[in-house]
Amino acid sequence: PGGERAADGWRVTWRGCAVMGVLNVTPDSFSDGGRYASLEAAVTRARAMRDAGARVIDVGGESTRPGAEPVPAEQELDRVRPVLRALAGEGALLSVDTMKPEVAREALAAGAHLVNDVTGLRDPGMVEVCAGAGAPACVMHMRGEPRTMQRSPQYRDVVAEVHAFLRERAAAVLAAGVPSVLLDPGLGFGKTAAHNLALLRALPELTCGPHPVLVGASRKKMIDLLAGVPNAADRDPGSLALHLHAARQGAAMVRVHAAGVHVQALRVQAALEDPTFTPGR
Ligand SMILES: Nc1nc2[nH]c(S[C@@H](C(=O)O)c3ccccc3)nc2c(=O)[nH]1
Repeated sequence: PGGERAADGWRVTWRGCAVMGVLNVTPDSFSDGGRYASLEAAVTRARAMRDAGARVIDVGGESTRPGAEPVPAEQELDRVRPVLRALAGEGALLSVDTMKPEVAREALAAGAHLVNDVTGLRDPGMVEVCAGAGAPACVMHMRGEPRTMQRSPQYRDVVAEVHAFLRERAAAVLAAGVPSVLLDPGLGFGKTAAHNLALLRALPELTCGPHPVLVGASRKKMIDLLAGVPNAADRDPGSLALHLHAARQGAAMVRVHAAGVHVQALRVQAALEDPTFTPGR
């Protein structure tokens, strides 16, 4: 953590861990469902997260929470494209959170800088789109599909299996011409809370590798299971605890709803961890 780190094409310079702000432009997203349905509200929200210090804004038009119903490509595109166009060139890096190659292609043309595909670029078409556009991709682990992934996830060794998947997918997409990748263990994507904890405790095994690691725990169900917080909108303190741990274990970026809270806490943590940091006065 800390100092300069090139991440393909765009240099993400950060002290410690960067923040990716979540912008769900979907009516059924689990913790901010429908609040940003209007374009103006979405753009206002994205600007607020950027001004709060978020490095990247992750724009998603299809909820991938457990049980979510699939959305047709055209409808997903109608949600994300106007927001990307409105935000292009406004300072924050933009990622598009989609599983569909056709949505990714149009989103990149509309101004997105990277693709966040929760399937780990499972569809070969997605690899072609990212390679063709020279766009970095986040390779995330998901077991199964959003609609059914939480039914009864089982692993022989969740850490070994998830890390092996991420290494293999990263090698494959890089070999296919994707300029670079972020790796993400995919907390909550076909994992029990115990699986999520094991993955968070084993983060150093992933962050010691050559690729930056993204972690997304924001407002997820595991926080309720760890601290008894039934309402997703109340889970930002628990999200922060998990993300500070991830940053301390070397995560390069965290995917969050409460951008300002995380930026402040991560800056303090980075200063604390950096013996060369000298406070202003
Ligand atoms: N790369 C990356 N992309 C992501 N997209 C989402 S969706 C999330 C939600 O906020 O709805 C969610 C909530 C609950 C379960 C699954 C997904 N989570 C991630 C993540 O952890 N990593």
